[in-house]
Amino acid sequence: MTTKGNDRTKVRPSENRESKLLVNHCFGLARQLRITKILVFAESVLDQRYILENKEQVSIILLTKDEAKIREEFLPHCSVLSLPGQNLSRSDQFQLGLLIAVLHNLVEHDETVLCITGLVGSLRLDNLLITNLLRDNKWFQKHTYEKIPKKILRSKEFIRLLDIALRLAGQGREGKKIGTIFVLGDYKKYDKYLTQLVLNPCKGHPKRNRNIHDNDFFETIREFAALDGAFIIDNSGVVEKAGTYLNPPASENTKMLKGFGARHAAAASLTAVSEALTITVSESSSSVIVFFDGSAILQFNHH
Ligand SMILES: Nc1ncnc2c1ncn2[C@@H]1O[C@H](COP(=O)(O)OP(=O)(O)OP(=O)(O)O)[C@@H](O)[C@H]1O
Repeated sequence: MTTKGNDRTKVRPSENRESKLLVNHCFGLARQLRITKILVFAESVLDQRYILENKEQVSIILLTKDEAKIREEFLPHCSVLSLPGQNLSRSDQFQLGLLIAVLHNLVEHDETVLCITGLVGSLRLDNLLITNLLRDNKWFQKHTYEKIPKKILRSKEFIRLLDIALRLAGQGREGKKIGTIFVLGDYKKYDKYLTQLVLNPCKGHPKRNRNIHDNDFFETIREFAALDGAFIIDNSGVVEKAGTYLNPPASENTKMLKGFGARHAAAASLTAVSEALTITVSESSSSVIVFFDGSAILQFNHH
C-alpha cells in the first residue's frame, strides 16, 4: 500500500528489495525471451543505479514526468522520454509510454517490449508487463499505422497537446471540470468548417506568445477553455483560434462514440473529412480522447 500523500521518503527496505528483484527478473526475462527494449517508469524508481547494473544487450527507455530527476550517470546509457499526464491508471501509463516511445522511433509499433512501473509517486516498482502495441491496442490492429501523417502524430506538437489535455482533464479550472477540443493540423484546409462563437481571443497577439510549447501560455489555454468551442492549432504549435465551433459535414467515415454527445461527435467528424487530428477533454467524464480519420484512436481516463 502506498502511504496517503505519497510521502517519497517512506519506502521500507523490504519494498526497495521488491523493486530490485522485479528489475532483476525483468532483465532475466528479456534475455530468455530475446526482448531488447525495456521501458521503465522512472518516477517509481528510488535507486536508479540498480537498473544500470543490469543493462547488457538491452536498450533502456526511461519515462519520466521530470527529466531533471534523472541521474546524470544514466543519460549516456538510456533514452529519456517525457511522459505527459497526471494520475493516469497504470494501464493508461503503459499505453501512453509505449505510444510515445513508438512516436519517437525508439520502439517499432509491432515490437514486443517489457515495461516496469509502479504507482505514481510511490517510489516502488511493482508491475511487469510484456506488451506489443500492435497486438495489444485495438486501434493499431484495425488501422494502417503508416496511414497517419507522420508530421502530425510523430510531432512534438501532438505530444505537447496530449500533455496539455491530460493536465486540463486532471486539474480542471478553479475546482471545476474542463471540457474542450484541440484541433491540430493545417487549419487552412478545413477553415470552411470553422465558425467563431465569440471574437477570436488569439487574434492580434504575436505568434510567439500563443505557442503551445510556451509554459506561460498554458494558463491562458486553461482560461480560454472556459469558452465554448475548440482550439485551432497549426502544425508548429501556434494557437490560431479559440472559441471556435466545428461544423463539419456528415460523413460515413465517422465512428460515433457511445456515451458522448455533440462535442465528441464534432471532434470525430472533423477528422473524417480532413487530415486534422483532434483531442477532446470531456467535461462529463474527464477522459481525453484522440480522434483521427473519423475514429477514436486513443483514450485515457483519469481516476
Ligand atoms: N460542434 C461543436 N464544436 C465545438 N464545440 C462543441 C460543438 N458541439 C458542442 N460543443 C461543446 O461541447 C459542449 C458539451 O456538449 P455535449 O454535452 O453534447 O458533448 P459531449 O460530447 O457529451 O461532451 P462532454 O463529455 O464534455 O460533456 C457544449 O456545451 C459545447 O460547448
